[in-house]
Amino acid sequence: MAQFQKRIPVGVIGGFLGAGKTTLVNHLVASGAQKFGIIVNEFGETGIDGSLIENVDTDGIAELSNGCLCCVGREDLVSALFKLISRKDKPDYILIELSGLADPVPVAQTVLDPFARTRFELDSIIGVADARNLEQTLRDGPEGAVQLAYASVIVLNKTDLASPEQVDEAEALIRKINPLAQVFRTAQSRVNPHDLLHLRAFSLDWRPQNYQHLHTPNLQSFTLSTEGLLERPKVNEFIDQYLISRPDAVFRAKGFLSVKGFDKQVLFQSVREIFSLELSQEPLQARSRLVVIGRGLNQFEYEEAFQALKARL
Ligand SMILES: Nc1nc2c(ncn2[C@@H]2O[C@H](COP(=O)(O)OP(=O)(O)OP(=O)(O)O)[C@@H](O)[C@H]2O)c(=O)[nH]1
Repeated sequence: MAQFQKRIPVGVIGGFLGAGKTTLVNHLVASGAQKFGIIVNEFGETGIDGSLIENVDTDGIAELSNGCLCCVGREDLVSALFKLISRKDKPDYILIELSGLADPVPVAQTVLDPFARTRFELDSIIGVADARNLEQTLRDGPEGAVQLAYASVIVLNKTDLASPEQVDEAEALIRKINPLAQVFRTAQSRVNPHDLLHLRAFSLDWRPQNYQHLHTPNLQSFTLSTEGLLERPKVNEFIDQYLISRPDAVFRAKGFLSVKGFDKQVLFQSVREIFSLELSQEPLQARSRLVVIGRGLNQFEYEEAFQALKARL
């Protein structure tokens, strides 16, 4: 009798820029709940997101950059899925972490297409929402809503950065968009893996209801890059003046900076006005690179200001 191969479950993680998707992936991997294969989709071209995934060897991560998976590269997605399961050390669950602007629906449909579904099973769409910024995100563009509307389960994250009222309001907004999904409130995306995995939330003939694929026009993403060491006080000023003081224009920035006085690159991350800096494992000699995502930005001005951070020799 013909023996069908076991299908590998796939969870698609969506959610707006900076909501906590990578933090969730790292949390799930650290939990050891499964042997995960990871596909990371980046809006920009930089390859920063792959380096933010911890504890998975590079063979177990596929990076698909340069645009949202919902719009480009669906063939790439199918190839990446097959590549991950062709490894000797096969994953038993695959997580697709979408870019913060991607629409999960076309990606979920790709996993359900006749070719992919011979080996993969769409397990769930996981939505990650930022309790502090959800209201603003929903006002800014259509991406935030579609990322939650079709989710099987929602992680309402960053509760530590929001007041209890803000968290309640965020949950009420989610309920309006998606009354059925179970919502888990978290800080640092710390949710019990059993609540997210093996939900088997989709049938093969799933069709989204009232679905429209939309993107905010004029969103920008560019990468600032330079060789050499950067002067710390100038970096501080740049963060202040060009990144965190423009929360309605700069939605997200992240990258690795070679700052004079440190022995490794510094990982910088910002989501609107909140930012963090930490020492990374990247060598100080590597190029500094920072991806900036927002709207109404003068890229040339940013490039000049970034070059001016360099320490004088
Ligand atoms: N205070 C706080 N910070 C958080 C929490 N979750 C994530 N962060 C931080 O928020 C920033 C963005 O988190 P990520 O997990 O990278 O968000 P993301 O959704 O993957 O971001 P994009 O892929 O750029 O859309 C990082 O600096 C995280 O350390 C949280 O619950 N509380």
